[in-house]
Amino acid sequence: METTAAATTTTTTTTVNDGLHSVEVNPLQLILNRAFALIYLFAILALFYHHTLKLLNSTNSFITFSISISILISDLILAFMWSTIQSFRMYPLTRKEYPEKIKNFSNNNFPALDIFICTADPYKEPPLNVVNTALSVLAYDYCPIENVSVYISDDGGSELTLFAFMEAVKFAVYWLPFCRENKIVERCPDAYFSSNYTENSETQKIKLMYESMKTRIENVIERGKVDDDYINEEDRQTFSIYWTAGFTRHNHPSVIQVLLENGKDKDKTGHEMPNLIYLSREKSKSSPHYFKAGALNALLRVSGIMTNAPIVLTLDCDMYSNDPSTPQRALCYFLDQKLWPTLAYVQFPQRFHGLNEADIYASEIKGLFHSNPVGMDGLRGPNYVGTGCFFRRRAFFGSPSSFEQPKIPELFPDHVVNKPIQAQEILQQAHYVASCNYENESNWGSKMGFRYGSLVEDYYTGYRLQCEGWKSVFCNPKRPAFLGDVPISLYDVVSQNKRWSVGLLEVAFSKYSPLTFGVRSMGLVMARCYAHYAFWPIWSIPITLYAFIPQLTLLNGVTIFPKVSDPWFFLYAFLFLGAYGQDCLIFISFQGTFKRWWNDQRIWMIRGLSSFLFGIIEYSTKHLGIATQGFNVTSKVVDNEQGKRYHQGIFEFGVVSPMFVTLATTSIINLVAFLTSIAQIYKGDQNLDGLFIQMFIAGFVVINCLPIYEAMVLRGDKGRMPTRVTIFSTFLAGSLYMAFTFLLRSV
Ligand SMILES: O=c1ccn([C@@H]2O[C@H](COP(=O)(O)OP(=O)(O)O[C@H]3O[C@H](CO)[C@@H](O)[C@H](O)[C@H]3O)[C@@H](O)[C@H]2O)c(=O)[nH]1
Ligand SMILES: [Mn+2]
Repeated sequence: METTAAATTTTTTTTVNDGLHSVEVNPLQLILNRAFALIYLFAILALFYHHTLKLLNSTNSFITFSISISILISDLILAFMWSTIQSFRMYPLTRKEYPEKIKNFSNNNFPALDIFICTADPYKEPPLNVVNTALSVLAYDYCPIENVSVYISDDGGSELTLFAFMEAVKFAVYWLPFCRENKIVERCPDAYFSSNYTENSETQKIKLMYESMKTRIENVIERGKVDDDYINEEDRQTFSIYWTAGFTRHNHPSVIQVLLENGKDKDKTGHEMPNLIYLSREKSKSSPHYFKAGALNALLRVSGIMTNAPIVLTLDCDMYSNDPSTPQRALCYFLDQKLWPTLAYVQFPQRFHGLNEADIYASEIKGLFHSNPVGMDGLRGPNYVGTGCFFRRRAFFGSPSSFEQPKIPELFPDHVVNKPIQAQEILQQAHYVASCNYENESNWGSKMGFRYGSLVEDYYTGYRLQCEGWKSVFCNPKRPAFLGDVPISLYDVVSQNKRWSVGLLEVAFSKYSPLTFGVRSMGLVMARCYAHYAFWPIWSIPITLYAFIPQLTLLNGVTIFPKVSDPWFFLYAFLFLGAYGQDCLIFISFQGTFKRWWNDQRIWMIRGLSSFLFGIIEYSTKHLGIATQGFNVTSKVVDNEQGKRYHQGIFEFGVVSPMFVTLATTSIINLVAFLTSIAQIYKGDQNLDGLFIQMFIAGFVVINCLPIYEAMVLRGDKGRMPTRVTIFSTFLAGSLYMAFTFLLRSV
């Protein structure tokens, strides 16, 4: 939230630890944030005073009383969410690191690094992309490169993915020296070949190799199996050992395949290569597998047996490295002796490639990935966002001061592995710790490793670590360290957010709720940052009520807010403009544009009416034991036509979903209410004075819903709103109106 003018005049900078990193605080910004929070707080208090007056003085009928109470509840929730957001604004700070100094500092001998890449479904997460991610980190600039080990976790248990990696290894032998010798910055092959690189005979040659790898992988995916003509005898045997008759993705023994072993495998120029290991942990119908958290714990253990590096990087399969010097940046913090004892992780922001110009789905999620972490960094540090995060292995074994012992000594975080990774005992033990049995009745997921119990294992794990006393650092270099995919259809976006909502509520209403356990463990301010996310989904309550009540009353000519001529009107105006204005300013100060901010606030409204709302419903049914929700992996496949529409900035509906019904119904009610009230005022049946606020809200929603009207009536492409949704929503809107009018009139 740094305004450049203020930054140059009032920024205070402190450099720490031999100049490896520095922090910057802007005192003026702190004062302004706090002053504004105070003023806004008084305005909120005044609002509730007004609510109380109104409730006391009203000549109550049941329905008008219900309306007042609904608005009061909405405002209470909005006020609660506002108060939690303030925690992010109390002590923001920005950091800078100086990775170029690290070489001297560590004698060019960096600590070992284990990199985890998770994938779960070869059809939603194309193996070619997973391979690209892996190649981008295999090619890290790390000294010595032998200290790097890359582990692929395949929850899909797919031979297609393993095949893709066998191909990747053959290409890596050329790709790694190519990047090193030409000092390539773009080390994800796909990104490199789509950039405007210099064409010469060498790049042409390497591109041909890439293309041939790509074709082979894609052909195999298309056929759905690895045919004999694609592999040699040795690889065929590997496949037939594991993929036997009873093998399914939900039921199979662990698969561990060492694809590259340093000390043994060399690249084309004779240089050492990093380790590369494929892992598909054991799955059994009788044991829960805890989705990604389970996968990461299996990775922690298998890597513990094989290499046991003190630093661990977790990556989603779509998050490729965009800068080969990224580990050095993380080391700027890990090598700081002052930070080391309590530093659990260094989080890089999630950033994305291929966004359309206006970022119609607000996929950047600026609050979550950029501005809020800066706020948390001034406290105990940012939350963990699942990918692009370097951990200290020790953080997974109890608090900084109390060590949680794993069952076998080989898994102790300080255990030194002194056997080659393909040694018989090592492989045997690796299979053992990747099995379902190993986890049963252990502390993994409760006191150790990534934590189970929430569909947002990232948020929950970071939270629990910070409750234990661990700290974290937010590292946000100018050149994005990692770039990931974004969902390009609205259905994927809202479904992803719905999964998050369920996961967040699982934390909000658990015994570890930030409001109780969190406040006790990490203090009020920090706990409120976490509470803000935990309670994200309850935003749907005020959003939904404000999307219907002012409009339904407006249609009946009933005034529920102060008239324009009433002094209380200014309070409403201030609250609205203050909240939206500050949000917009912060968004823009984090390299945002007004257009993107507009879409950001629109998506907030859309989420409120779909993901958050249905997230609450799903959470409740799950909690009551009526239904179970799993981790529905977000698709990373791009359909050509969809991709085209996305780049033109056109919303993609296309599927029949209840989440679109609420959206469509909202858009219809608001449009009708807005137009009807204009007509009535024009005819002189109503006056603007009393209905202005309600008309303003309806009008505001209508502008936000423009893409929805377009999708309902104007478009003919596949991404339009399905006719069934439109018809059903029209019917629903009509019924709502009639029911509401009946209630209002019957008193
Ligand atoms: O059973 C599973 C399910 C998922 N994954 C992996 O988890 C990652 C994230 O899944 P994705 O479908 O991309 O979820 P998103 O909602 O896009 O991911 C965000 O939210 C997740 C929590 O819901 C975090 O784990 C992610 O890091 C964060 O980027 C992917 O690499 C998957 O392969 C598994 O390994 N096993
Ligand atoms: Mn993802």
